[in-house]
Order: sequence, then C-alpha cells, then structure tokens
Amino acid sequence: MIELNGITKYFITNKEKVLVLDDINLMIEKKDIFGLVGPTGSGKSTLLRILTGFMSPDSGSIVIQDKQLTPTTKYAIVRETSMIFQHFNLLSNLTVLENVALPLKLRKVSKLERLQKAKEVLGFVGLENFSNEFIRTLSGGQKQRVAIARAIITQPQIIFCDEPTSALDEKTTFEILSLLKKINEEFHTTIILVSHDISVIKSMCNKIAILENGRIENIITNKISEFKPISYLEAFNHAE
Ligand SMILES: Nc1ncnc2c1ncn2[C@@H]1O[C@H](COP(=O)(O)OP(=O)(O)OP(=O)(O)O)[C@@H](O)[C@H]1O
Repeated sequence: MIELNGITKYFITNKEKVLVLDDINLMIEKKDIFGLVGPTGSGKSTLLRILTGFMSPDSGSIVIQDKQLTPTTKYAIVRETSMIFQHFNLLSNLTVLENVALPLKLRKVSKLERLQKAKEVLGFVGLENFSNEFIRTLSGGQKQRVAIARAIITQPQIIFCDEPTSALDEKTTFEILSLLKKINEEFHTTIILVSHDISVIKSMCNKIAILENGRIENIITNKISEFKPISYLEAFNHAE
C-alpha cells in the first residue's frame, strides 16, 4: 500500500520558485496496477523520484508498506521496491546472468545462490538460453525482459515502471505488458506505471491518475476501457 498526503515540491529556476507538485493525495492498494499519465512537464517523473526516495518533497507525507518514508527509513523501504526504465539501464560489460544477479550481489547473497536465482527468474521471463550473452547482442524487447528479471529477483512488493515500453514496437510492447501483468497476478506485486501512451495505460491499469500542471486532475477507478482522453490529454495521446 502507498499513501501520499499533501505532497508538494518546488524547483528553483532563474531565482524563481516554481511549484511542480501541488498537494498530491493518492492511495494505491496492494496488487493495483496504477497508471500515472499526463502531458510533458506535468510532474510525473518528479512524483516518481519522490516515491522512489531519490528526491524529498517540500511538504506532505508518504507511507509505503505501512512505513513513513523519511530520510532514515527510505533505504529499508526502497529495498522492497524495484524499478524498470525506458532505456533498460543494464550494464553492457556484464552478461545477462550477471546483470540479473547484480541486486543480490549488492545484498551480499552468495554467488551460488544468486546465480541459481538469476537462472530461475530468467526462465520466468523466457530468456533461459541467454544467460551468457552480452547485453549489446539483445533486441530491445529482450533487454527489457532482462531488466524485468533483474527487477523481480529481489521479490519486490512494488515495481515502478517509467515508460517501460516507449522504446519498443507494438508487438514487443504487448509482450512486455503481458509479462508485467503475469508478475502482478502471480506475485501480487503492486505496479506503478508511468506512460505517455493512453492505450498502454488502458490495457494494463485498474486505476489511473491524471496529472496536469503538478495537480491530480482526475482519478479513474472504473470503466477504464471506456475512458476517453479529453482536451488536456490530446497533445500526447495515442488513443483510439
Ligand atoms: N531539477 C529540476 N530543476 C528545475 N525544474 C525542474 C527540474 N526537474 C523538472 N523540472 C521542471 O518540473 C516540471 C515537471 O517535470 P517532470 O520531469 O516531473 O515532468 P514529466 O511529467 O515527467 O515530463 P515528461 O513527460 O516530459 O518526462 C517541468 O516544468 C520541468 O521543467
């Protein structure tokens, strides 16, 4: 469970103080696939950075898994989460298996155990025969599968996905979204999905928050397949 209460964030630019997030209140339940959409500059990345502990809000409170996110608790909380990025963020000098095992290496899990677990999750994402390949030899979809395997190896409660399919074609997008859905269903992982693509959000999410100018303009929790973007979304939608 994630609860945001009254989150605000300012940036200082050219001696000007700009309000980038304005009183954000959100409740995300366990096993939700929660979509965060909004035009460029609406504050999606800033909100994601705050949720993942990379940035602190100026005011407001965040509760994740029943724990208040503070500078002292954030490392323990972040350990229960993983992140998937648009451009995969894999290490090109490591093999597929080493990339996937890396989070367990950082947690000082023994080599035998982490490689065994990495093979297991590579099987789950359908890349069991790619263990010894280097990242540069893979397609975009395969790279994202590796990133997903790396994300689930720590059995996170929450996965944050920042435009996970924006670099992929339509068919690969469908395959990656199906894989994320399978993770949500099998492990009851909560997924927070940031995307420009309304069709991605509509096909995946059971709740959608629409951000505009740093404010939540709307939260949609039912009849998502019937949701039609209105004027403020027209500039960036791929819908219908
Ligand atoms: N480090 C920063 N310093 C100053 N202003 C910033 C900083 N980061 C973001 N901003 C501004 O904050 C606002 C929100 O930016 P943010 O990146 O969160 O939006 P976004 O919805 O993720 O946009 P996009 O879809 O283009 O990634 C924008 O006006 C942006 O210019």
